[in-house]
Amino acid sequence: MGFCFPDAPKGESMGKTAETVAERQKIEQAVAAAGEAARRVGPMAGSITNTVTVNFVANAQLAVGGSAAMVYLPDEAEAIARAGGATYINVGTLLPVYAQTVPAVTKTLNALGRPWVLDPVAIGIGALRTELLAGMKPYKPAIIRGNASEIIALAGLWGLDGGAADSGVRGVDATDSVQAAKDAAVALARHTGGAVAVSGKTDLVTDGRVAARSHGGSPMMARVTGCGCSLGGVAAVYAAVAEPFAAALAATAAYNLAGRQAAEKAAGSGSFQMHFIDALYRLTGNAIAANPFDLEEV
Ligand SMILES: Nc1ncnc2c1ncn2[C@@H]1O[C@H](COP(=O)(O)OP(=O)(O)OP(=O)(O)O)[C@@H](O)[C@H]1O
Ligand SMILES: Cc1ncsc1CCO
Ligand SMILES: [Mg+2]
Repeated sequence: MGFCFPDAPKGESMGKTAETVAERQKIEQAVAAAGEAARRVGPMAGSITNTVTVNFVANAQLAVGGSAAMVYLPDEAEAIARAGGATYINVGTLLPVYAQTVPAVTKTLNALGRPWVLDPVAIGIGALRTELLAGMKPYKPAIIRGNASEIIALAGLWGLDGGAADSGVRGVDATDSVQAAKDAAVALARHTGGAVAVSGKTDLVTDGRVAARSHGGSPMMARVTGCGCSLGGVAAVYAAVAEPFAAALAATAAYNLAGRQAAEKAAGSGSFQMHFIDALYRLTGNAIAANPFDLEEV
């Protein structure tokens, strides 16, 4: 069931609580609609993504009903940005060509008003990565998805509240807690006007006005590379058919539900990935919307 009412009285000692029945129902309906629309419409969400997890990203996008296309070259990236309902940009393994591809495509997407999803993987580890991520600030991704350390570091790079240049980014893995990234996530969402999804044991999704904490998943997800990358790819599929907050929460809830289901069947991290794709493939919009989340105003 999707209801997780906090113990505190509404709107009082919980701070600014948005736990009204109407607000929650609206969000659940939008999440369910995103899940259903992806299967009905089959939106294409092209990706510029890393070479480690590219296959996982494409298979996850297909499992939720979308269509995938992975590109590297500037003219091809422009073409898929124009043709797709949304685009996914993940800077996990940069190549020299990305110095041309990434600025060109983010500028085009912004000019077209087309949603795009950013995963600022391993932010801070090199000059090109820093230059590309810094340059994205005016082009406002509809969804920023990252682990806690990446979200804190991106807010730091963009000079926003809650950010820090010295967050716990250690390669591609997080060392900060999701809660520690809350202020950075809220500031990033207010800057872009879109949504931010912070992954971890309990995920946080915010549009700068409310924050949803989505429960579920499995510790095994951190033992398979690309659960975060493919979550970003799936968020792009949903962003092609839904508003950023609903799309980000739908992707996050889908991952938490499918992750829990896969962990019940897997013997280890290898078969976990297989069962996880099966579980994603079988999810309905209503099941995604019913995955438990808490809601608060921020
Ligand atoms: N301990 C955990 N318990 C439950 N779910 C988890 C746990 N750790 C990660 N997850 C889930 O795994 C998914 C990926 O999150 P994670 O924070 O590991 O991303 P990431 O570090 O960017 O991964 P990658 O870079 O390998 O793609 C999310 O759906 C998240 O909810
Ligand atoms: C392991 C790894 N290295 C660069 S990208 C990537 C995938 C997880 O982010
Ligand atoms: Mg990652």
